[in-house]
Amino acid sequence: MNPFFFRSHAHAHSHSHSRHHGSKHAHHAYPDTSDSLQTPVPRRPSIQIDNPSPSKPVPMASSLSTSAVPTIVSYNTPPATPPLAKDEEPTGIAWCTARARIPTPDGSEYFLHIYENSKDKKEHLAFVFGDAIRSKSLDKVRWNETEMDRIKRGAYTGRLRNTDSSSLGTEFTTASTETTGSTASLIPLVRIHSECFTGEIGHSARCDCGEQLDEAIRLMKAEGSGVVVYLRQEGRGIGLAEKLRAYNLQDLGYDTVMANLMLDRGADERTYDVAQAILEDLGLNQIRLLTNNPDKIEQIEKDSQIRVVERVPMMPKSWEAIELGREMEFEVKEGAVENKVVKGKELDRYLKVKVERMRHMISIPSNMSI
Ligand SMILES: Nc1nc2c(ncn2[C@@H]2O[C@H](COP(=O)(O)OP(=O)(O)OP(=O)(O)O)[C@@H](O)[C@H]2O)c(=O)[nH]1
Repeated sequence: MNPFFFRSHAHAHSHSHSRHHGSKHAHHAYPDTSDSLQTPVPRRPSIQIDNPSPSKPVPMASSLSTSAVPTIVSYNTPPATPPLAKDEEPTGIAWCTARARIPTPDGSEYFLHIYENSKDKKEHLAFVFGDAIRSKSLDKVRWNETEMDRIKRGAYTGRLRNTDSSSLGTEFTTASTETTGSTASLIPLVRIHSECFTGEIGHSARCDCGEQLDEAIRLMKAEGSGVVVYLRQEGRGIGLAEKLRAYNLQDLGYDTVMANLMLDRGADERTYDVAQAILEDLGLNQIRLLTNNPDKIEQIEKDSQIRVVERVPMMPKSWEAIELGREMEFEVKEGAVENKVVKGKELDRYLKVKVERMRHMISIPSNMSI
């Protein structure tokens, strides 16, 4: 355990501004004096970074005796690439603008990353499990930035801890490193998941989107590594309003493909260039992709270094149960947020159309009647 205290301090630069990517530029001017602190004053007197890497030496609070609140001499996220020059624009299709730790009820945690991109106005996301996977664009040192700027956007290693002055110099419990387990050398599991408000939030039994998201997260927690790229492509890219219109057509008997076409939309309007850029930014050139959709594999590999070395199928839980003759035992927890599973005739019809008309690579249970 390495408690790592610091007080925000001036770099060699004569002034400071924080830089935001994309079309938004926010410049915060701080006093132009090398003696004054150039970062906003934190509400608490100190911030601790628990560094999970024992190989990385960090100063102990007790060894920093020159002032009551020690000043760090170097930041503990070494830049992988040269700093951005003044007014340099981010390059590439997608870049990460913020990252933060999200603890989950079972005690595990992941880092949520937000991406901006040059293709659309949406904020796409990446759920990153394990400490080994880092965003290059987030970690890149920016022009004249301060350590507090880096802390605020999440460009640190280890864990942040709020401390009060009475605890300075004492030992802290090291943040959990359970999720950085022995499987770190495995080719990471990746799920490229398209937003589905109805299936993930709305308890819908028309699709298995919520079940798939939960299952992907469960597998990544178990492996201690992995990434869910969460794309804001509601309704296979047609948006929620159009998807609801499609549902009305489905209630008249049209299937999920036909309903889209009747709205003058494509059966699937998604592209995966932003997902490609996010995976590249996270340094993932070889992945094990959780999907049944061949289109995702083809598009993610197209014109890119990324290789899907393994497809990990996502068998709907209810179909798995039917296949095993355990349908009667299959329990759907009412209103369960975690481990939600879906079943029913509407789901069966939806999945069957994906197999028959959208090339999805799952077997329809031989003993199933639709
Ligand atoms: N238009 C339309 N979209 C739907 C319908 N049901 C679900 N969706 C959307 O379909 C998308 C499902 O995305 P994913 O689960 O990532 O992908 P997939 O194509 O099913 O492929 P997998 O990786 O095998 O799950 C989400 O954007 C949902 O909002 C529907 O009936 N009509």
